Amino acid sequence: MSARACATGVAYLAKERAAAIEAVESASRVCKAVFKKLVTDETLTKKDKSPVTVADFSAQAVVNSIIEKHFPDDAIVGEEDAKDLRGDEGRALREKVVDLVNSTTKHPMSADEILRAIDRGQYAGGPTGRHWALDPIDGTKGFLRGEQFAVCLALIIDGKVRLGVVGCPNLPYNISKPDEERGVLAVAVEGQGAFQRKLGTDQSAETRISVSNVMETRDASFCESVEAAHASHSDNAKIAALLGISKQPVRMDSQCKYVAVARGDADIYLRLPTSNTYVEKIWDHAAGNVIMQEAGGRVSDIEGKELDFSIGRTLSANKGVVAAGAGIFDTVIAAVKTTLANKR
Ligand SMILES: Nc1ncnc2c1ncn2[C@@H]1O[C@H](COP(=O)(O)OS(=O)(=O)O)[C@@H](OP(=O)(O)O)[C@H]1O
Ligand SMILES: [Mg+2]
Ligand SMILES: [Mg+2]
Ligand SMILES: [Mg+2]
Repeated sequence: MSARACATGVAYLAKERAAAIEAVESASRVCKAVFKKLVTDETLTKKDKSPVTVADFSAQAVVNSIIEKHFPDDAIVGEEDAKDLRGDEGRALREKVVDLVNSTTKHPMSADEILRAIDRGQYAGGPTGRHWALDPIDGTKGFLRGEQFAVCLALIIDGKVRLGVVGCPNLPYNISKPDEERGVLAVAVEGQGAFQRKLGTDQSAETRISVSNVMETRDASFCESVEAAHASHSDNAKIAALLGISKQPVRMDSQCKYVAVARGDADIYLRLPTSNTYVEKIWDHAAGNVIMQEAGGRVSDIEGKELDFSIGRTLSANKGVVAAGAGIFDTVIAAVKTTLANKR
């Protein structure tokens, strides 16, 4: 039992953990249904983003309504808002979202209920109390390509991430068997370790995950964003060279990268900023952060500072992200600092 178990013997955040998994499972089903129905060769060649827009809104509605059902007083910081679904202009999109949500849930929701559920995600965040952080689809571009994306939900209490769940519908359960079953759910509660199970299974199927025990960075592999606009591939390459890394980077969209490093598929996650102006959002990192830490890893910004989830909707006190196993983390941060100092 965890050190933070309460007097009744129920593990710390057990009810929240179960609710978050229910929400991420449901939203993952919504995303898969959208992909099947709406992503076609034509939408791909036209670079039509409308399928992922429908999936984003539908997944946020589903997650927020499940959180509200279990914890009616909890606030939510969600990436999306329902502005584009309102009025005559929003009618076509609204109808698609209502159809989608109701085709995948047992309890049909009206259009108004769906819009209200989406807009429960407008909370400003901050240092006290409890709020959830939701990215209904992280890695929207990966979703459209049929590659990696993730449904990411975290619970922040008094400014720190205490619980994280990441659903990865397209991630192989076993990375050494990429042609076998796909669909992973990763979960961690502060103090209780990190676990994975196949999406669609229950807690009895969970196995503990941990970061690799690589001790020499020259033996390591790193992962980074697919989109060069989201992380500087050239800075990442310089850091890798300094660390003696010869393996090609594993490029992958979304917080699946945190899951990959947390279970030892890769050893380092590098997200070097591409501009001085972009501010990372809490929903892009909260769930992955606690999963990495509970898997025995460390996460910081490019200066080695912990990510500060207590400020609001953004990580405005941090620049970039670096994550790695505890055994090599300090060496990686030193290489990041040297590389950035050489640029000045
Ligand atoms: N300029 C810039 N710098 C850093 N990050 C940015 C930037 N622009 C967008 N974003 C956010 O990146 C989220 C996608 O995550 P990844 O970068 O891991 O995925 S990807 O490989 O690039 O697709 C993506 O999340 P989603 O919108 O949920 O897909 C964005 O919030
Ligand atoms: Mg995102
Ligand atoms: Mg998103
Ligand atoms: Mg987005």
